[in-house]
Amino acid sequence: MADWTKKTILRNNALQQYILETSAYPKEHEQLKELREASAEKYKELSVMNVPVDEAQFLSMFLKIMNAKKTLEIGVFTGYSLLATALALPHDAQIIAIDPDREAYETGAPFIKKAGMQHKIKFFPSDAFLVLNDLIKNGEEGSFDFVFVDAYKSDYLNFHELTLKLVKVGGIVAYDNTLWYGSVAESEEEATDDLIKKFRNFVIEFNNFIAADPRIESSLLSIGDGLTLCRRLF
Ligand SMILES: C[S@@+](CC[C@H](N)C(=O)[O-])C[C@H]1O[C@@H](n2cnc3c(N)ncnc32)[C@H](O)[C@@H]1O
Repeated sequence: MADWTKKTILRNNALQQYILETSAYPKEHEQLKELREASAEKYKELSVMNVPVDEAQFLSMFLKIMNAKKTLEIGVFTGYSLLATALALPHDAQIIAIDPDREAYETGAPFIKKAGMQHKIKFFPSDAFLVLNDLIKNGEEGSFDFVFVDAYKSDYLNFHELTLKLVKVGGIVAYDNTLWYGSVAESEEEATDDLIKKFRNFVIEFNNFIAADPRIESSLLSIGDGLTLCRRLF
């Protein structure tokens, strides 16, 4: 029974499935669906690393509303969020996408090409710290409209210092998985899965830092596994 005293929206998996089936899947771009299916076939349960379809659709609409033209993505995997971004941006947009895992990128690349989006993307098969520092050295500070961070959670705090330099004042840096499977609101003992345990404390530390960072305003959205939007203030 619905309980209005609990101010949380997603009470169970059936509700998530309802969102996907009723709202997200019917409007999923053909090549996004193909990329998602190819990722699942090759990577099995690891394909959960792709952002969920409803989150990608939110990001797509958000990028259009903010008229983003120049973006950066840290952590590409097979490129679901990357293709969703490319489809949302105008023809002359520029996306810098970074991930040392070239094989995963190449799994999704045929669908990016089939969707006619590859001209917008510059892919760096590298550790993002190297590329971000190079971008800063090469005068790209304050030039990005939007940055999407979806790499190892232990690196988020260090990425934050660099992404805040690269995004323009008024621009957005979005961090994925900031609810870390709900473990941020549970005790350490409740986290039994190794992967969840490994990054839980880093995500908690990151969330606390963001909440107190005077350089940004932020909003932690309960979509997907949690998405924190940070708007650079100065
Ligand atoms: C959750 S997946 C990204 C999923 C992708 N955004 C999507 O929605 O399809 C995380 C990726 O981060 C990459 N990664 C980890 N550390 C990184 C780093 N220092 N620089 C760039 N990418 C990194 C991993 O190789 C992995 O492919």
